[in-house]
Amino acid sequence: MNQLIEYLPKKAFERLQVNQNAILIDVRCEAENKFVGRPIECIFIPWLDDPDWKPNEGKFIAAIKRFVGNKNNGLEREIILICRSGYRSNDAGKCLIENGFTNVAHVVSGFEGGLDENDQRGNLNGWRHNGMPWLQC
Ligand SMILES: O=S(=O)([O-])[S-]
Repeated sequence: MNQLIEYLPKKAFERLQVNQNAILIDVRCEAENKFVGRPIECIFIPWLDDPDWKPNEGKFIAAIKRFVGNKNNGLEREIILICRSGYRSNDAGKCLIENGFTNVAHVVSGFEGGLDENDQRGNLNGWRHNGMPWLQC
């Protein structure tokens, strides 16, 4: 079985430049995507969200397949997942691989990065901290 690939933000961004067919999927909830900010040109498909906050694997896979297509070449498309700090994207990535996707990576430090000694994110690592392009509304 394929393995989930781990990228630091810079490497993930490089992959998106090199492979124009690769897609970056933000798996955070809608509020994070809207109000915290998001990487440019990402697709938003939450792994879990309001109101139940439980992963719905069937719904998640179906949403991804709507973007990449149901055929074999869709399953082979390069997919990079990002969440807040790498836990949800890890779970979502494993789910994709278990469902036949063959080229799946996730951003290990996520969009906001890990908690620092003051229990704050954004100071250690992550997409935003590492200077990758992002937007906020
Ligand atoms: O998005 S998360 O890794 O902080 S659960």
